[in-house]
Amino acid sequence: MQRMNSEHLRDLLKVYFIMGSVNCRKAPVKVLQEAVAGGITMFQFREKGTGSLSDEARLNLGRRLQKICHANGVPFIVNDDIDLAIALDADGIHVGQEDTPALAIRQLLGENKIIGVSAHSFAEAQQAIADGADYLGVGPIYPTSSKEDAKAVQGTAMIEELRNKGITIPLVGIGGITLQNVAPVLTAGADGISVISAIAGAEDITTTARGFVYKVSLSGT
Ligand SMILES: Cc1ncc(COP(=O)(O)OP(=O)(O)O)c(N)n1
Ligand SMILES: Cc1nc(C(=O)O)sc1CCOP(=O)(O)O
Ligand SMILES: [Mg+2]
Repeated sequence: MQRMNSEHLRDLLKVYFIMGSVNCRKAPVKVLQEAVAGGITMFQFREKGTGSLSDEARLNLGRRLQKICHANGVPFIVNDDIDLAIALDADGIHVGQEDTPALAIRQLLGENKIIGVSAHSFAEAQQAIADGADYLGVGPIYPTSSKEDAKAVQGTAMIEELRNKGITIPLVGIGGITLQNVAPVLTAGADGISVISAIAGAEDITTTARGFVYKVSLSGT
């Protein structure tokens, strides 16, 4: 089995929607269906935080969301939980610096799964790449209320630093990204953006997702 081609992955990362049941104001299945209709390019199931589902309920919701992704050609990524990723045979997993190391995950999942790693410094980015990461998540770019333990806001400086120091692998910005502030993230060198609340909490989810697709297309990445 082969690792996913980086250029293909760059395309898939353009509008990367992340969501769990606690982020939704209506049924999660409906939220994802509407986001998919708007053209999201990748999805991460992040069932995390106060009131989140566990055990069978978590697995069942994951299954239902995965079905929607597969029916629409959208890769389905699991956040943090390697056992859930394996149980669902997800397309990949995203881990942070406090989660299972990417090296162990790569050894466990093999080459044909997507592994994303959060990086907050050049050293973390280098280590993630050495460990087999396919892409990096860099944030928080702007203030966010979707992650209780978010690090200090860094603006687009870390994305610029990583690119200036020669990091070329696919990279997304995350944290507080909206239709109004997305452009600088792309100008700084991100291939795409990761969004929870601006899409999951939108009045019109489909139109908002479509708006992100349009704004990312303007950047020419
Ligand atoms: C695309 C993407 N980037 C960063 C994160 C954050 O991961 P992590 O630091 O492990 O924090 P949690 O999401 O697990 O709270 C992400 N999930 N996705
Ligand atoms: C899951 C996550 N990770 C972050 C990081 O900085 O690594 S910020 C964040 C929350 C993103 O949600 P919203 O789009 O609602 O701000
Ligand atoms: Mg994590």
